[in-house]
Amino acid sequence: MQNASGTQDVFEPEDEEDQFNDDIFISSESEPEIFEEDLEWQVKIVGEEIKDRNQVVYEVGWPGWERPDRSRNTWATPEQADCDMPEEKQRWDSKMARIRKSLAEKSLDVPVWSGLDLLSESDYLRSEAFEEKLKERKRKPLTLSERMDSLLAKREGRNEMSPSTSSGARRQTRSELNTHRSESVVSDASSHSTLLTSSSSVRPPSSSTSRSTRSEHESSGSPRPRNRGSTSSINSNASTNKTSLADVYNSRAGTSTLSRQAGIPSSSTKTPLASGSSRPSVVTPSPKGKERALPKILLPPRHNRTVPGRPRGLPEQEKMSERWSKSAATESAASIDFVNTVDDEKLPPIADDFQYLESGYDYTHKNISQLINSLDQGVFTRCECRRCTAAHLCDCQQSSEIFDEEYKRRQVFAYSDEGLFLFNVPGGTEVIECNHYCQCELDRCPNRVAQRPRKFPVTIFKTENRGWGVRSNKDIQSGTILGHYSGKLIPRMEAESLEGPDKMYCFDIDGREGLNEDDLSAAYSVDARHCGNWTRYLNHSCSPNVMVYLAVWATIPEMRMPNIVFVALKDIPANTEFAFDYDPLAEPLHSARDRLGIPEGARKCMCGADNCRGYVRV
Ligand SMILES: C[S@@+](CC[C@H](N)C(=O)[O-])C[C@H]1O[C@@H](n2cnc3c(N)ncnc32)[C@H](O)[C@@H]1O
Repeated sequence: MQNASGTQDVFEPEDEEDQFNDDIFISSESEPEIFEEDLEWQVKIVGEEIKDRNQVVYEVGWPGWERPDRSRNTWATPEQADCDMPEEKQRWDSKMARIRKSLAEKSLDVPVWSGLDLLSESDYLRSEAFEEKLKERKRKPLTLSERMDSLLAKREGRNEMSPSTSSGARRQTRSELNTHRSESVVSDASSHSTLLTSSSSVRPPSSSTSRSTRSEHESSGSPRPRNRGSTSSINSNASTNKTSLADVYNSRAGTSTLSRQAGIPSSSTKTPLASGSSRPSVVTPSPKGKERALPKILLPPRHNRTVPGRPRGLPEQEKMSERWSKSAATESAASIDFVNTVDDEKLPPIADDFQYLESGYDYTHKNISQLINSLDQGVFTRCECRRCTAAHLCDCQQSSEIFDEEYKRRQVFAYSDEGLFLFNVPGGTEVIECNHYCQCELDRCPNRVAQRPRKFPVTIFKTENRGWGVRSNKDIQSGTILGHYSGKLIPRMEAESLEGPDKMYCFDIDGREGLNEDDLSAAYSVDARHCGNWTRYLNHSCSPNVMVYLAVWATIPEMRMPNIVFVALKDIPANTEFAFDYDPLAEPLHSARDRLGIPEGARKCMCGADNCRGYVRV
């Protein structure tokens, strides 16, 4: 192990497991970090860690800079932070103090010690962690990190902590315990979404500064910092064992703290950055098993979360609405409600095991998970531009097939400055959006629009004659992205074999393969029978107000797995049903006589439009 003085410490392994621990914790000299000295850099403190002897180190984000492994953060001691980024340090410290104080005041389990000045106490939560860990140790054998601590303690000639530690020995063991960063730190999980919002400008650390802070931190005996995914209460909600691109990203991107902090509810489908704007998660200092769910503390009371003007329904509808809205909210999307003023059906018929998935795909189909798992991050185009406004200069969009009117091989933007779709995409052509690996940021990049969370609420309501449909109680502007058809990605061949009601919620992705029906081997469909979102209730209209286009960001175009995106084709007044044309290439039936002749595989269309074809292929 590299210690602060730069010498190599080697523990005498006592048994095989100690040998194993030593292997893990011997670290090599850090590579010097190279910064351009003359540039002004923006920095933001995005986290803090506690190292040996209760020393705090700050994790510092450098927007616009990253290492070859895509990690972006460095470490600064309080002294360095005071010198290099005093305002940022002050902002962070007071934010952390506020969080701690508010936690202490609100938690049912944490007694508020009257008279204790939390702001001047070095760390209320750290002392709490001590108590909890002490209890935990009585119950459980040592964890790997505790073993490490114990080795350190032994080497430094300190007493190892025992359950019967007296209060005299308590201070010492407390600082030891605090080296277990993942269990004793309050973190800023919202750092991703706010990375650039309040930064201070400083010069970059000199290469030597950053090298020394990093190796100093590494020498503290802690494993690599901020690997907190498993302790995040939001992440721990992961409810499925579906393979996710997020997992692929996270495992490959390796050190990206931001993506690992993303509050991804279902592990199945979301790109990490897309979900990064979800509610902040706070890492609890309590060991697992302690029923003190921090989101309960941090979320506003239930009644505050109710969207104003949201319709109230029957208890069954309320329950379902709550379940789906909660799931949508983890991706920062607005609520979903159910209403039936037509008959007695309380809810749309749905599979018992149905899982709500606001966006993306479930990639667990055996043929598909293999493909997804073998997807290397190196195959993604990643643009270097910060603003991505010049489509023909943005690497991501250069591969796009959307050209200007004269087809001068000059890419045009699919979206307006306001983030509205411009309807300049020929059918079947994919809009290639910037992706997780690009420099740009999800909520700012003008070429990352379909990935953003849905802002308007939707109501799933019973129609007179077309089953359930969808509308919103908000006016929707033409060009607004409404959502994606989410569900389980399945090979087209499999979708083709479905019949009757099983086929009803299957959506074929007809992108690049065009109309070549002969080669469906690399074509896919989205099966929303067992997982999906509100878009599964979008009905057909021969006079649609919604249109579908394809957009790629989570995979690469060659994989033929673009997202099916719904966009408002015109201004849609509040409470108007959303409907798209299921079969835009269908022959119109002109005469009343023709209307009686419904083609095979189609059914009578009930859209009620003046120009209704009379039938719809479903
Ligand atoms: C994807 S689902 C749409 C949601 C569906 N209404 C429900 O209640 O689940 C497609 C089905 O809705 C019905 N549908 C949609 N649009 C229709 C239309 N214009 N006329 C008649 N039936 C329609 C058909 O039964 C079709 O198979």
